[in-house]
Amino acid sequence: MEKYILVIDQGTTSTRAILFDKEGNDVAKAQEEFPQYFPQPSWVEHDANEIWQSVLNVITKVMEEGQIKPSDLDSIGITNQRETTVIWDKESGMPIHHALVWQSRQTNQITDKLVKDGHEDFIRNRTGLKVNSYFSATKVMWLLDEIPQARVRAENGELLFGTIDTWLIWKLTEGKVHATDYTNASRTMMFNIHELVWDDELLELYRIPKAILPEVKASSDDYGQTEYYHVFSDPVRITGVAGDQQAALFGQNCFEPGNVKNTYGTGSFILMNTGDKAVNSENGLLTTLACNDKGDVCYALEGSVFVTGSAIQWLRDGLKIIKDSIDTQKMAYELASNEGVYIVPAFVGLGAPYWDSNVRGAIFGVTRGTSRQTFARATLESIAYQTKDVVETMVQETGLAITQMKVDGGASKNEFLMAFQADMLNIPIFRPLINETTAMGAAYLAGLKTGFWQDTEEIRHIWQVDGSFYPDMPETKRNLYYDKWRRAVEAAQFFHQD
Ligand SMILES: Nc1ncnc2c1ncn2[C@@H]1O[C@H](COP(=O)(O)OP(=O)(O)O)[C@@H](O)[C@H]1O
Ligand SMILES: O=P(O)(O)OC[C@H](O)CO
Repeated sequence: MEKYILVIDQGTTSTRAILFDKEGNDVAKAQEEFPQYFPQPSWVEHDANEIWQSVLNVITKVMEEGQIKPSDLDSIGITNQRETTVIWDKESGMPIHHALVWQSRQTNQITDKLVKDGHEDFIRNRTGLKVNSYFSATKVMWLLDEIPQARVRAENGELLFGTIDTWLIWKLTEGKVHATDYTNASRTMMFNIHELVWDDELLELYRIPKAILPEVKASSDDYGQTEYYHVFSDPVRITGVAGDQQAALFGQNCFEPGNVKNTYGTGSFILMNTGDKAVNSENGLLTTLACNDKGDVCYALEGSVFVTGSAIQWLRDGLKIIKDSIDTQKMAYELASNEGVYIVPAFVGLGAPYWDSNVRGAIFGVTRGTSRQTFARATLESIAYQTKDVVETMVQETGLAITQMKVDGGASKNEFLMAFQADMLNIPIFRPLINETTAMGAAYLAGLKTGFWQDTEEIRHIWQVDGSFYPDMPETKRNLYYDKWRRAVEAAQFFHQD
């Protein structure tokens, strides 16, 4: 009887469940959005129970749609929005507060203090990360400080911490397994990425009790089995777990050092596999853990760009100059150029390679002739320029030539953006037929552990190209555009300097 892998892809704005067969076809899918909470400007929170409910809903829907019983499932793979932090009571299973989302900035003061007290290099050397409120550590500190009794309860061993993968594993196993994988652990700013352990000295610095932390395992490993009988009448093994960007890297077959992918979602996350080598970035890239061709741990360099697809949402929901994100494609093609207009979409500051939390968005070069089309084009271009900022930095820091890039995520469907991106980077860009590369990666990780797939050779052929984009822009023009972009970023930063 044919078997399937069920993937739970728990993202920032929606939860998806996808069933994959052995040929890598996504035979059934279900998706559900869940509420976002903004208790104060720049704070973003989720209700972990609402996330869990959305997971149950999409699993139920996808099993119905695919007419699949739990006994038809080979295994489960989980991939998730990273860094988002949940703390819950071990006994009751109730979160002590909303989950603090990766985008949330309520811990800026804590990170500022860590920097001011001179801990930046120490933290970076151990974790590969910039000290930033993006990562989990200061979110845990905030929860332990702000929620009454939380610190005492944590010290008494009554509370558990997890990123969303850990929360879901714990719920699916009815509290039997408290675990995470290397890729998610590497985003907490508590994990020593060289020794592959929770770092005692960092925990002491942050005053975080070790007892609340999950066990850390390989991404392709045994995470127990479902005990949640309401949905899984027969138990199903959980054997693949990875943060969504590392899962996408794996799903794009970026198994070798030097392979690069970019996922164009709410933000953009450009990752380069660097194999056994932890490349230490001097220019704002993150050193992070990823998966090698066996599903074991390896290193990657990452450039995290906070606002890309969400700038398109701003055109739609904020400015209301488009109805649908796809409209931007036609509008951009209606112009021969960007007409000298540059938009720096630093709505929540800038991530890699700038890491400037103070800068805010800026628009340059507006004239009486500036139109909706110009805004659409300049916004799409800003996505490509931000990607170039990261890719150039990767080349500089690794000395490796990047000869091509694989792409996925919502905005990778935009033909103008992809063509312009190829022009800006001056390398070819390839988009796969199955756009669900994040879920694909988690499926591969799960299936490699159970023997559903023997090895990565067997899954390599599943990746097929849908769109190829080759550069076609004279160098002088490319340099001119990009120089102007860099100037726009500098000017925006200058405007917001204290
Ligand atoms: N055709 C398109 N052109 C430009 N942007 C798009 C297009 N389709 C989707 N997007 C953008 O991509 C994002 C959604 O992509 P998705 O991969 O689902 O993101 P996430 O996983 O971060 O929620 C949205 O921010 C949306 O504005
Ligand atoms: O949920 P996504 O796809 O926007 O991804 C979020 C990232 O994992 C944050 O680091």
